[in-house]
Amino acid sequence: MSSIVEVQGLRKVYDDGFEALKGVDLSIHKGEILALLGPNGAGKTTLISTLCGITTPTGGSASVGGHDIIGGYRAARAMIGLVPQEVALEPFEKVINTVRFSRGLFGKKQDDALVERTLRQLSLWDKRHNQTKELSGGMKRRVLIAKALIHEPQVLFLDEPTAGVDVELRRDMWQVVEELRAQGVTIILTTHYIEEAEAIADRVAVINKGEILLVQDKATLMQQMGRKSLRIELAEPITAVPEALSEYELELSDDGQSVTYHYDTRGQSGTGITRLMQALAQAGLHLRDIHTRQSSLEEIFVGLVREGAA
Ligand SMILES: Nc1ncnc2c1ncn2[C@@H]1O[C@H](COP(=O)(O)OP(=O)(O)OP(=O)(O)O)[C@@H](O)[C@H]1O
Repeated sequence: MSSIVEVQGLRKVYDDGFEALKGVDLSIHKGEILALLGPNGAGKTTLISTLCGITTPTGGSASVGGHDIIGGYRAARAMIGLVPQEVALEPFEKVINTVRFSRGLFGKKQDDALVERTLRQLSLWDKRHNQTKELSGGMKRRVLIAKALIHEPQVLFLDEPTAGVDVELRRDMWQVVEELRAQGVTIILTTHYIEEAEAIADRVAVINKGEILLVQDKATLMQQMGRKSLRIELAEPITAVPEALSEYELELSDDGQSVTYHYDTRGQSGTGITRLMQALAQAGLHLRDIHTRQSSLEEIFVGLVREGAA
């Protein structure tokens, strides 16, 4: 798969000495939706700002479409659309003019047909003569997307596109992102909503404290989510798991009162629970209670972030 954004050893130390990026390596595939997931302050905005030329890196390198973000800044920037986290629009400007203006900034010839297509796609056509201050928060975010797309970038960065928006609007946004992907736009989306990454990303990158902790296909992550655990409380404590149960790789609790069995709900050969229950009875163990738990992307994420902090 060909990559469109390449990041190698990217570092950013702010003037006050704070190291916001600690050598980030990342390869973004052409045409994918990559969710950059991380807690507050992880470095998501710093990474995006650096790639977009707003922040100067302290070390390492990055390129967009083969253009170095410093040496080939103009060419790299022309390939990028950026939808910033903060809504900053000229309040008295009409929607259509603010979008046209953004295209002009890139020195591109005006293209009314493209402006119309973009506004229609984002359900803004009816509002084109409204001043931006008259729009709802969700509509303003759509205008930001239109502005970011109007110079026909191949890579779109969306920084927290659905922060603070209601559930319905969030789903609308996901739909828009899906349509853009269908047109071949590569999309990088920062979010701390795990469900957002689950819903629309092809791959998920987890960043914490300026470091990328994991980059993985969502499908693989979802498989990990298919893992469940069954905790079995025993009527009588044991000191060791009987040899006859070794194939189940049970974890014995410190107090000997329970054992935990891990299984995969999507496994080909079933969960193994029925056999385990029979084996427990044959081993003479009596059960007091059972509990099941699902590991979620959220837990994987929290676990990773915690490990990173250790
Ligand atoms: N100009 C700056 N000077 C010093 N430190 C900064 C500056 N900008 C950001 N930081 C710090 O760098 C770290 C990363 O910030 P960044 O905005 O990239 O995080 P983020 O992952 O986007 O978080 P959020 O989701 O809260 O926006 C934070 O600890 C932040 O306080």
